[in-house]
Amino acid sequence: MMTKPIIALDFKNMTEVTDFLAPFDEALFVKVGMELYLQNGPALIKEIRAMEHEIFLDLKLHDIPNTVKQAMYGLGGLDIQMTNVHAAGGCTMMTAALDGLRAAGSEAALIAVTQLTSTSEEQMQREQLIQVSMNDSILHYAETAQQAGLDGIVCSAHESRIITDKLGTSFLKVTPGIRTAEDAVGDQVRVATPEYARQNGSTHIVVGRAITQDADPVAKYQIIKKAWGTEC
Ligand SMILES: O=c1ccn([C@@H]2O[C@H](COP(=O)(O)O)[C@@H](O)[C@H]2O)c(=O)[nH]1
Repeated sequence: MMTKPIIALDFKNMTEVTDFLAPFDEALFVKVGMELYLQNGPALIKEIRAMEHEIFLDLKLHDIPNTVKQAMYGLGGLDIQMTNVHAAGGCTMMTAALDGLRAAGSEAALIAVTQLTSTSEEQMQREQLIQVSMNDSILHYAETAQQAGLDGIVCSAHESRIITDKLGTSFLKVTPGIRTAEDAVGDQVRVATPEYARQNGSTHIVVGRAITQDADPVAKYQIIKKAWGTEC
């Protein structure tokens, strides 16, 4: 069974969130990112969970291992189903993050951001001085994340196949940058349709503006859900 598309709630406050969620008559999987969490804090997580939606808390932690471990211990007290760190922090940092999360009693999936979907291969090589292909960079981060015991990675749908081939089907490939043919690409670079993401082995898709900025978000969600192939 395919997972539900994850809707990125990139809003400023709970009023905007409740206005957006009100027309949906089903439990959703939503993503709370920096914009929403840093302005509203843990109370917002409780409010969304009270509506029975699942939550991916996308804060992309990246710091020294002890700091990330203690921060994750704090996040582990929240009722969330998925959260993340940045793989560039390295294996020791990712292991520390996992230790902190589990020490708090959380069973949330922990995944690692590899290369942002707004980054091109040319930009990665020029700005980060990483002189390998995008696929190799992401595979390296994914292997490190798996060694650290994490559940999966964030990448684009274009890299999902090589990650599955090397690291197995159960390792999560959570893929933002999802657009239908009609949607504006905006600041994303490595974009893909929901159909392509499914065919190329993504385990989850993350969809923000294509749904939240649509004139009819519920109808657009249903279109994307069908294209992605969600059965539930
Ligand atoms: O590599 C990454 C990691 C995270 N994101 C987040 O996903 C959504 C995408 O929003 P769209 O409006 O569908 O572009 C957004 O919250 C990002 O912070 C990502 O895009 N790429």
